[in-house]
Amino acid sequence: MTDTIFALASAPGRAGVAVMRASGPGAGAALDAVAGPPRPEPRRAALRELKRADGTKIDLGLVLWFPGPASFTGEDCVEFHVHGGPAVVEALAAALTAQDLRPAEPGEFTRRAFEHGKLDLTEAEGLADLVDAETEGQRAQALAQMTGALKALYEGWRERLIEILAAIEGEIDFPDEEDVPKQLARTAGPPLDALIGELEAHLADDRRGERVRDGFAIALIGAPNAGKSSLLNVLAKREAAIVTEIPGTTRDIVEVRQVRAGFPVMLADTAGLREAADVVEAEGVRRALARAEEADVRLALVDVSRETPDADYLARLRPGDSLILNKTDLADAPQIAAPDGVSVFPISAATGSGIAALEAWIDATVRDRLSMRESPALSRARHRQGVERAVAALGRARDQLTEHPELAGAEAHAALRALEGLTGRIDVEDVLDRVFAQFCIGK
Ligand SMILES: Nc1nc2c(c(=O)[nH]1)N(C=O)[C@@H](CNc1ccc(C(=O)N[C@@H](CCC(=O)O)C(=O)O)cc1)CN2
Ligand SMILES: Nc1nc2c(ncn2[C@@H]2O[C@H](COP(=O)(O)OP(=O)(O)OP(=O)(O)O)[C@@H](O)[C@H]2O)c(=O)[nH]1
Ligand SMILES: [Mg+2]
Repeated sequence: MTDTIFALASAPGRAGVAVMRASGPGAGAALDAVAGPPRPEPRRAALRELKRADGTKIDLGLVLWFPGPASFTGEDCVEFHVHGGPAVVEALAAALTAQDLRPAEPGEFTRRAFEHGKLDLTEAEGLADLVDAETEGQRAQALAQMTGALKALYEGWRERLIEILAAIEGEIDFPDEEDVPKQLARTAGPPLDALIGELEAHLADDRRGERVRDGFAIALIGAPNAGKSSLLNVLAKREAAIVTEIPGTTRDIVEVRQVRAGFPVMLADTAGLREAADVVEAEGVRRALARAEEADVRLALVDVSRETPDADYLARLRPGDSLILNKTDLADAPQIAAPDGVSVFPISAATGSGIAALEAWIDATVRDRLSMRESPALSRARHRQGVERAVAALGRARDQLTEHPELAGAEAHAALRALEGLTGRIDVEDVLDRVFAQFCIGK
């Protein structure tokens, strides 16, 4: 027996209209009880008086009837579109509870859609990401994933791997009189190599999809007093960090989250790098270096009225980073031969000179690194782990292919299981629990 569940699909709180959904075998009877027979035409809105069991009125609302399996969950579903006052929603919830429906757990509607084959696991994750999407880039990536972009990729690999497995097992079970190794090297070798290459290319994507979800990290680093906090405030368009003329003002990392080129960006201001005067500053410097290390891009600031970066300093910048010559209102920017791939920007955080060019570069960097490509990006650590496990097993299968075809077959099976775990084809209960628990209630 499956429970019939209900939940508010719209956001809680006061609203013009609230949408209550129910799904399960008792959904139709609950609709009859609250909105009175006859049921509306499937998938058509009907205006109805909604009533409690004792006949007292709750609201005048729109109701919809989605008989399974042609519904979002695959089960019988109903929707009540009511006036969005908390008392209306509360009264409707009580009326549904009185019909033996129970409140849904987070993600339970989508989990049911998954169990009924309406979505695979990557599509369900895309749906969760779409509900959470706050920027245009996140929305586009989530929509692609929800409509099957990753599923198609992973299912395509799965099918090719099954063919490879058939070739390996066919050779083991029915060896052509001679030369099994030679046969296998010819039939299974090239497709296996091609598959491994594609999985490796999918992994070597600079963590693009994960960054679209979590944010692109930029770290401001440099000597004390270089003007890092001043620049942060200019970029944030607010006084996010304390600025003083005292070197060593910033100690903790000050983070500002913003949207650039349609993607989430995390700007981090850090403590000035120097031999620290006390334990607090030392910890600040340690955190600054750690953040610089893990950031996607470093903006290294120099006060041109006080210092000229030496070769050692420049050598620590990586391609894609930028060197920012600040305080050009006080002194001319020196000519500097920056390392390959490092962009140089003379600016003044005080007057705003050079800031527009710097911002255009930051936006272009974010766009270049995160924009959608033709092939879909893996968007979660779960995908990365699954593909890594598959590619490792395929590599071992390749190594054993001609000498020990049985072992190669076992490894290819392991890779198949890893791919099937990605789409949720083989179900790993704790993975499902984890994925669906991240949904909001009503999804
Ligand atoms: N009112 C309302 N708006 C909504 C939803 C909803 O459930 N209710 N959605 C909920 O997330 C999204 C739309 N997604 C949906 C996906 C599938 C089906 C559905 O009924 N699918 C059936 C029939 C398909 C068809 O007739 O073409 C099926 O897949 O069999 C409905 C909504 C966004 N807007
Ligand atoms: N003239 C001038 N002064 C600036 C400029 N940028 C920053 N300053 C000044 O330089 C001093 C230090 O600026 P901060 O932004 O606090 O420097 P910081 O790099 O964050 O310093 P720490 O937090 O100590 O590492 C302040 O007095 C700022 O007003 C600039 O472009 N021109
Ligand atoms: Mg500072």
